[in-house]
Amino acid sequence: MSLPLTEEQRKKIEANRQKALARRAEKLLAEQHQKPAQSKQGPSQNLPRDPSKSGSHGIFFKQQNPSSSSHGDQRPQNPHSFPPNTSEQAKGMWQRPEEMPTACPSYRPPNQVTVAGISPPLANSPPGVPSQQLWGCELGQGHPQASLETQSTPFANTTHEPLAKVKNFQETAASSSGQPPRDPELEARMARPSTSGQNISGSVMPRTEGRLQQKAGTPLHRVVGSQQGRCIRNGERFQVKIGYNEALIAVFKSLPSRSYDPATKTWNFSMTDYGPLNVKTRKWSFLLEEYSKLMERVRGLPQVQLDPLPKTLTLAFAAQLQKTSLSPVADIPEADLSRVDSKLVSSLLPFQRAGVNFAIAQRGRLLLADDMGLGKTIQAICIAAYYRKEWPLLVVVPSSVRFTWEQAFCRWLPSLNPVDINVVVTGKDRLTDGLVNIVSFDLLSKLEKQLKPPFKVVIIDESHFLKNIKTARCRAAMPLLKVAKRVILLSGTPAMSRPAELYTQILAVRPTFFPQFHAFGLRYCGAKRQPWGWDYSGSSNLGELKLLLEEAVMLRRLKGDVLSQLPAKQRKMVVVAPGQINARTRAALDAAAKEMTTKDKTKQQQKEALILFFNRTAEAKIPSIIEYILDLLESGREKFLVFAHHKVVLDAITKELERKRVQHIRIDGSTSSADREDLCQQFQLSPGPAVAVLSITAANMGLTFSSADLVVFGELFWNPGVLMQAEDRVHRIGQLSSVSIHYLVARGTADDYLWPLIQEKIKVLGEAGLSETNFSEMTEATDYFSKDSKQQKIYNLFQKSFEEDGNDMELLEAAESFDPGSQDTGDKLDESTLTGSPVKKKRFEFFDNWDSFTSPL
Ligand SMILES: Nc1ncnc2c1ncn2[C@@H]1O[C@H](COP(=O)(O)OP(=O)(O)OP(=O)(O)O)[C@@H](O)[C@H]1O
Repeated sequence: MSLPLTEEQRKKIEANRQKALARRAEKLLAEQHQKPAQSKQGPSQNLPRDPSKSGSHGIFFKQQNPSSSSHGDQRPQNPHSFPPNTSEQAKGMWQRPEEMPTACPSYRPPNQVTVAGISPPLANSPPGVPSQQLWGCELGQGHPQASLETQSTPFANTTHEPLAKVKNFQETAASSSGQPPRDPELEARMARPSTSGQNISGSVMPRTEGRLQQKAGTPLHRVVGSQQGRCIRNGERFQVKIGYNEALIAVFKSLPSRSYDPATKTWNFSMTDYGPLNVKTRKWSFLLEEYSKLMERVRGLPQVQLDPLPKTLTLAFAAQLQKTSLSPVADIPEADLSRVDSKLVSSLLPFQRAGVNFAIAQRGRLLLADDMGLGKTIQAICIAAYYRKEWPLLVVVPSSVRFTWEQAFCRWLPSLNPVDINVVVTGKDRLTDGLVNIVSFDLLSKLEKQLKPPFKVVIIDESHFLKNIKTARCRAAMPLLKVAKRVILLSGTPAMSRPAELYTQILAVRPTFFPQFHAFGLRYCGAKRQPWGWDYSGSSNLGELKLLLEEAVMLRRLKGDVLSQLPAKQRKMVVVAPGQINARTRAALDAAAKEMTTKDKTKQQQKEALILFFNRTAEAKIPSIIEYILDLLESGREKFLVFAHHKVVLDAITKELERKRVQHIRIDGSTSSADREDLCQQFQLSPGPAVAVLSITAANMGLTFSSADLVVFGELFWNPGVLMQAEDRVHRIGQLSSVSIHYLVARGTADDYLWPLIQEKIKVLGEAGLSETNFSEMTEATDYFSKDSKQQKIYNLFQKSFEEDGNDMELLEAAESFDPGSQDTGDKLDESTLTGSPVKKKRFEFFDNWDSFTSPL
């Protein structure tokens, strides 16, 4: 351990360091004087000043390398460097006034609230107004190429200018400088079409005028030697990105909310009098309400060009921009929901109620992007019900959840007559038959012609399905959404990899924000011009995009944000499409149902019929299960478990996942103990999307899959204890999230009886304190089918068969030996199960593993 330095030693070291810095400064200065052509701004601006002339007040300069890209070459900074004196300033170096005391890089002004992790409010802002809108302003060093950027580059209301024109402009700009722009971002910015026509070099120029100049080849916007900068929304402030300009600094300093942040720019001021300085972000930032004032003042500086914020932003934040006092932004008002069914309103969790308030404050146009399982459905139904006078309502959903939506409407809106709900099942159905019309994305594109007169209220579930503007579903939906009065988009994953995916959803909610994708791409997708065209796959100004979305488009809460309001497990019954049961399977199911209810059948015969019914149910559900899994994957569900019971179902699922090259593991009765653990670990550690395909009877115990928080039951099983154990593979120690459980239930199958049976059993166990009691509460209605006398008979048989002691075994054995004399539906999923075409006979085992059920691992 070394001894601490004495005061004298420290002083000596500091003095030596200052000398070294001074020598370095001189050297650099000399070097830069030898290369004057490299910088139009004057190379000496880049240098630390001579410390011998500094006095005790520190200013540190850290400049971009004049020949670097627009992002600049970040030279190492020295917080103990000093500002230049006045004579140096005249040479291009500049000096902080004497009120600037010694630099303190680690200083962070007290009581500053960093909003969205970006900029702090001002030192002179009154305390206690954390929600006020502030703007950040970034002051950059002059970039030699920046002075070539003679065109202002606002974004809103952009009309995409032809590339040829852009090219001409670039050529003009480049040739006038004697060197071509090398920075791709700079190139992109130069190529940006002018929108508002506002030129911050001292005049406001109509865009037509700008174009004329361009045609004439002499850009009028251009002020030789001027600096060009731009405004960027960041945090609750806006930033100004621009090179150094003394007059501009004076303007900045005249605004009470300014702060300078040297991390991204060049100067590091001493901070006693520079309270708002944020050493981390190195940005000048201002209050939103100072924006107009700043822009106005900057217009009077001929040597400064400053791109304004895009018009979209000034519109979105109009209220804050026009504010004259530093009053906090008003809270979202509580909506009057007296017109909505009280059952629904009283069921809303507090955060869901806040979501509805937000939606109504946004006049019914929003992207509700809550995490999966947070109850977007109930919120969407409530919002839509608030605008019930404007119905008929259109609900566009992935086809696998059409009937789940129908159930949800029945559950939450008792005032809605179920006959008024129209689920569109085929291309021949009418889209406008109901008061509530539920249609899949794919059918919507087929029924496009029926969309007139347009719906005024539209819900789009899993709205990221519209992310690709070129798809038929998107082309069908966009015109509809543009004219709808209320647009409620729902998605837990609005963008999965890049901001470009958000464009159509933003356009749907706010058609005026970015009518042209190019403007959006330039601003937020880091658009780069490539030899083959524009590349919009990147990202840029994400902080600003986030704020814009939060202000005017999107509401997103993560599970972690509202965990205290959520149950540990959220169960959902998903009614899968009965339309997918082919005629042959339907006939087999009906025959089995008939057997069960025929009077002259023995008990054993009835039981066999029941088993057959159960097995046929598995066969019938395969396409729906697979469709649901694929929809989940398309929706961005990264990791989840799928439980099934019959081997044929497990086979079909794994086969499809293989075909789609989705990473997955499978554990069934044939999996050895050693492999089970390995596979489990493989799934747990897998970084990307992965599906665990598991047998209900073979994998319901002893395994931990806590890296997932979603469990799908493709099939039901009569023993709720087994189901709950299976659920707990995910809901266990190590699980930090609320767990979602989806039970896929097919109408007209054994599920009609198994589902109520399971709930009945759980209720009984719950009442005896042996199980949770809220199983039924958190799932949709159990009476989703009306029991006629025949159905009641079957239900009774199910109840009896599955409740008598020892019957489990008997049922399983019977099923084990069952040979339907049918095809392996898993093998023929695409050709036969979906289309009903004839297939070859093949024996198959319905139960994946008998041994593991009788002696689970
Ligand atoms: N306030 C509530 N009261 C009772 N049940 C609720 C409530 N909110 C949500 N649920 C139930 O929680 C489950 C999940 O809700 P929902 O399917 O709407 O979530 P989601 O956000 O749409 O999820 P995903 O993104 O996975 O589709 C459903 O079974 C739903 O009925």
